[in-house]
Amino acid sequence: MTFLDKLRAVERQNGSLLCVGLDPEPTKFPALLKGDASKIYDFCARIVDATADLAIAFKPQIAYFAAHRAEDQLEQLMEHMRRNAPHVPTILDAKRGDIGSTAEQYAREAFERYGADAVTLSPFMGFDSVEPYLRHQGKGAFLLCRTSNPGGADLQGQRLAGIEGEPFLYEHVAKLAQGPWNLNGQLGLVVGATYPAEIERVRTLAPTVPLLIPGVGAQGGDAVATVRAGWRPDAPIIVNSSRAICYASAGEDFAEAARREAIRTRDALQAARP
Ligand SMILES: O=c1ccn([C@@H]2O[C@H](COP(=O)(O)O)[C@@H](O)[C@H]2O)c(=O)[nH]1
Repeated sequence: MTFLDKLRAVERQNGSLLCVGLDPEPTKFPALLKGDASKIYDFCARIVDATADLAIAFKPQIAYFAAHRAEDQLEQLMEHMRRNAPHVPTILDAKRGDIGSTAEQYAREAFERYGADAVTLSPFMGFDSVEPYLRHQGKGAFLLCRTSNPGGADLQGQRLAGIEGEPFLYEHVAKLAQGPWNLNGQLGLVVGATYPAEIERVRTLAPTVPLLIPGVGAQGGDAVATVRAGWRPDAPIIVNSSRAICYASAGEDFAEAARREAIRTRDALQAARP
């Protein structure tokens, strides 16, 4: 089953647009696990088990594992998700981008070592830095387009002189992902929930690709505006919340609290669908 097939099936099965982000930070763990980087897998697996019927995807952010030398726990977690939530696709948030030969290795890391269904990429180095990921049939690749951080505008909001219509850089990325770069329909785009007007613009330029939309929850993006701007019946949106779910409670009830917050966010997203 391809990433896209899996995404469409889970959207129906779980009735959800919510991506549960896994950003494990041991200093924020509840007392029994607090500060213990060897408990990253345990913490994340509890969140996964508590939300597997509520999520359209899981998105582990690789930096939170690598910073603690916990790549082995990320492998374990990916295996856990495949075994216990096989219907929920996994998006490895790695934001890779490098020359082709190195990109081949990064693609193997994401899809073979970790077994992710999709990965996030920076398109800054051009098509030859993206193409090695597209050789992995059925896997997804989300290109950073208009990111959720204020500094995203520094480059993504620059106009490209000499290109017809002088589009903003993020608009050009959207057109490339909808058109010439999307060789086998594997590409998607990352657009921040903090910029709903830009989500709408990206959706106009890229009407059929999946959008990964981080920024609701801790970053304050508006769930209703996000869904209204990005949702189309035939083009998936995947709206991510990480810290607001993972750290909904600082106590031993963190998994139950994560579930409650995931239900609240899922329902807000569902209610906003036209
Ligand atoms: O534009 C982007 C791209 C990726 N992210 C990632 O999403 C989560 C957001 O976490 P929250 O706790 O929900 O704010 C995090 O892993 C980022 O690396 C993003 O925020 N914006």
